[in-house]
Amino acid sequence: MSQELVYGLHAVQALLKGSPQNVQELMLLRGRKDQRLQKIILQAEKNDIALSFVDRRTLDDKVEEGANHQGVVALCVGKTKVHDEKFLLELLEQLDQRAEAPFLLILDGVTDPHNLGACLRSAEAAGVHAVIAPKDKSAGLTPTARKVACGAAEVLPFVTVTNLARTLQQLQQAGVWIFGAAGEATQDVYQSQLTGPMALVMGAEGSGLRRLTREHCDHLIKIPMAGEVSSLNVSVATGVCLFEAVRQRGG
Ligand SMILES: C[S@@+](CC[C@H](N)C(=O)[O-])C[C@H]1O[C@@H](n2cnc3c(N)ncnc32)[C@H](O)[C@@H]1O
Repeated sequence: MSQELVYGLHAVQALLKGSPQNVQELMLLRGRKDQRLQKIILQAEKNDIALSFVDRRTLDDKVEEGANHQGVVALCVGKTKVHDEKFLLELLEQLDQRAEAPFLLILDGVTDPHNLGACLRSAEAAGVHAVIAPKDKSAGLTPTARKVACGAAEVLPFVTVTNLARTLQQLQQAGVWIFGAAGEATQDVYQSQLTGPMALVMGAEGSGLRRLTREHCDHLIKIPMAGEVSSLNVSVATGVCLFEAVRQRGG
């Protein structure tokens, strides 16, 4: 089984809370006195996880260049929370049984792990049930994405699908309305009804929504822009749209 890294205080804390059994070892910065780090140590000791106290260089070497590990790196196995189409259909069934309207986020080819992480963080905070992305040409749950997600990647289901257009159709058949976010849309997000079963689709950093994805949307919505800049960063736009939906859905 391949080993994965999770680093950063929030991400590691969430990992120890959600799936401590998957953590093989925790590497901590020697001599660092930080309350949050102490909490992590206690949590790890409670779960009999091996701890090693190392110098900064050893931790820096474990993560991508320039990444801020905040003095903690977890080595894990078998913790990948990446789900498939079958999981999504089961999730829809469960929500139906609980009479809960699906609230989904779809990222149509977001490739920057920082953006994926930021979208996951906002989605989790907004109460989204799952985040969906195409398997190919999209950022995956890399250590960077997990770190930026601040723990959201450890708790929010992340579903990858081979054919996004087919998934959109399946969602529509299940009664989910598809709202694509696009700067050139005529419908304003604040005038849209986002209270029912819905999936918000966000486009890629450079190219926006793909043609086929766009064609499968029931509505295209825009965030009105007052200035000269033509678009928002995808994670910012995700936050704006999701929290408008949260507002309408009564929090
Ligand atoms: C950086 S933008 C992509 C810009 C790209 N040039 C385009 O043509 O869409 C990435 C994504 O964020 C969302 N987005 C950014 N600004 C938006 C706005 N003002 N209204 C709605 N969605 C927006 C869209 O989903 C867009 O595809």
